[in-house]
Amino acid sequence: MACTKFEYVKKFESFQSLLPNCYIVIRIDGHSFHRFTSIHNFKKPNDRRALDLANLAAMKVMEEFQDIRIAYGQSDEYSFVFDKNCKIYKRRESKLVSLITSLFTANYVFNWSKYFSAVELQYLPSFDSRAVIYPSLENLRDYMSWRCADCHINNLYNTIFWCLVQDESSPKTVSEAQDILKDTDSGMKNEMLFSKFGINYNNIEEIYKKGTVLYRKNELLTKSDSNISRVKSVIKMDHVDIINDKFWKENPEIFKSA
Ligand SMILES: Nc1nc2c(ncn2[C@@H]2O[C@H](COP(=O)(O)OP(=O)(O)OP(=O)(O)O)[C@@H](O)[C@H]2O)c(=O)[nH]1
Ligand SMILES: [Mg+2]
Repeated sequence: MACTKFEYVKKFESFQSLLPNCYIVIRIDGHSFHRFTSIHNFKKPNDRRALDLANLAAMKVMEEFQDIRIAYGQSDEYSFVFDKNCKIYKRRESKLVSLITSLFTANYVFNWSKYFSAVELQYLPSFDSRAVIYPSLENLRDYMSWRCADCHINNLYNTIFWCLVQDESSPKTVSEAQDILKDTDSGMKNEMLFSKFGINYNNIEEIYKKGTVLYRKNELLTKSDSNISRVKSVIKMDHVDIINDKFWKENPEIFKSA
């Protein structure tokens, strides 16, 4: 490109590189999803179609960015974790944050009708996002445990809250339900769910209680007509407790390439 007298303006551009040797987490979050979910009549407390749609959008992001080793999603948020040694786009924060967010959002809209076939989009959803870096695996795991605990706490609360509000024999107003739940711990909420509504919280689907984890796993592929085999990295989807050691012990290769 020819040099022009205008080109000096490029020197005003600045960019921040995310610290080397640290895990990069990019967390996206639905913008004003309280409104978006209400206008599109999402089921309460959880709309399975919405979770499946977000999981598909996240899967597409992971397929595009090989450096993302694990992702975790719940409610209207998704966290994508890049390998600590990744050099992608020189670790430029704005490049990574904007690319992940736009790719996720585009896939969310593109695939909307697959899950919400009878629901016309009234307006386009948008997502904000941020990048956070964690220097150790322990910090990263604590971050993911934090998001997973948030999923569990909110899901338990929302489950009993909407039972109280939608109770056919004695429906409570929103503020009455909030009042009833104000000083309850999780044991009391479990008990109330069981005794008043016959719901055993343990039997609620794992996706609602634990959220969704997408991670890379190395699989040994053997051709049926020969004994040649090779290791291939595939993306797995699960709804397991990532707070426990078990998941991490069973999947030591998450931060190792195939
Ligand atoms: N009914 C229903 N609502 C949901 C579901 N998933 C997410 N939401 C809504 O999305 C909100 C997500 O919480 P936040 O991200 O804190 O709230 P927000 O309205 O998106 O606000 P900002 O993120 O600050 O823009 C929840 O409070 C719910 O209102 C769902 O499956 N069903
Ligand atoms: Mg939100």
